[in-house]
Amino acid sequence: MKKARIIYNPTSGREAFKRHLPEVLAKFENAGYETSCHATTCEGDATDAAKLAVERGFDLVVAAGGDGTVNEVVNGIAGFDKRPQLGIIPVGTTNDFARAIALPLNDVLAAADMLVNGVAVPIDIGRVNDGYFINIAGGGKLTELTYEVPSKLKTMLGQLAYYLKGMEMLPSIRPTEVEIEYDGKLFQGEVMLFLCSLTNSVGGFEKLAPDSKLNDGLFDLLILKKANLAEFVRVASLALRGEHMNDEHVIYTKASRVKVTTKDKMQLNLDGEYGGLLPAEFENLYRHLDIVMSKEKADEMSEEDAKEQEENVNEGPLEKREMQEEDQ
Ligand SMILES: Nc1ncnc2c1ncn2[C@@H]1O[C@H](COP(=O)(O)OP(=O)(O)OP(=O)(O)O)[C@@H](O)[C@H]1O
Repeated sequence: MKKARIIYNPTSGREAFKRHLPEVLAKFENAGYETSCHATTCEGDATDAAKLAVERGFDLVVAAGGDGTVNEVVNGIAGFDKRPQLGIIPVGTTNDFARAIALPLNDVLAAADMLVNGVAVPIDIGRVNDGYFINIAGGGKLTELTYEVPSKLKTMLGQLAYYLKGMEMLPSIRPTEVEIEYDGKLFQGEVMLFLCSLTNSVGGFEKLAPDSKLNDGLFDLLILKKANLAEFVRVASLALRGEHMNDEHVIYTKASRVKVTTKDKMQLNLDGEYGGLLPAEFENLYRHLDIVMSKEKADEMSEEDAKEQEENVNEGPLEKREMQEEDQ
């Protein structure tokens, strides 16, 4: 019999998961899983619980929570050679990664149904220093807002809590001098922020890294160069519409390895949580984790793959992009 371990954060989002736990367990049992669960008690607990689940031979580990909980569970699983499948029940505030794979948001029972009827698809994750991320890694003052918003405020206000904090931080955002090496190229200069994205869903924006693919072995690297407040607000409003890529303040490209160093202190953000200080080296781990998603989403991804392979019979996506850049 297959075994599933549900690791849930009782404090995530609007704290709705617990109420549905008996029905979720019943759905997994009915689908043929011997199922047990673990409620996290503090930061880092989901990582320990996920490691234990791998050691005990669970076939499926389900992270029920927000992006922070998903990140912790990924960190528990990713280092093993034989990894269980990962399922997600998104009940956080932003649920960036869940959006990227089109999971039902804040609907616990719909997400559980999807998991028991879904298929596992291998996707890329990122490794940085001694940790992992599944959605985004970044640095720059503005990226700090994702973990500066207190959990209670998120429970009360949801996504609005981030917008309020963002507006409060805006005037204090300063550029930082960095060196960013990416696949043999070098950027040196002052930046407002940089992002290494694995999906097109970043901080609730769906058009920030629109070319991002879940399984191409490449990060979408976005660098926002030094800008004053007015320029910054202008680029942010372009980004809402996905029209920021050609702005003079923006570098948007693909890379499988990115190394960032800085003389000043710069914090690292991994999937919305504090991830230590720079320097950091990001490596894309090609199709490293099997994630359960709906059959429709899995089919959509294989159709995209087939289309891309057809388009790139002679050249990889990266070379093609470089040629397009040279043409411009
Ligand atoms: N019992 C607990 N009490 C307090 N904090 C916890 C507990 N269990 C886990 N945590 C911490 O809460 C952090 C945030 O949780 P999570 O990301 O699941 O929800 P969220 O912050 O509401 O959603 P989002 O990340 O989508 O904004 C986790 O990274 C984890 O370290």
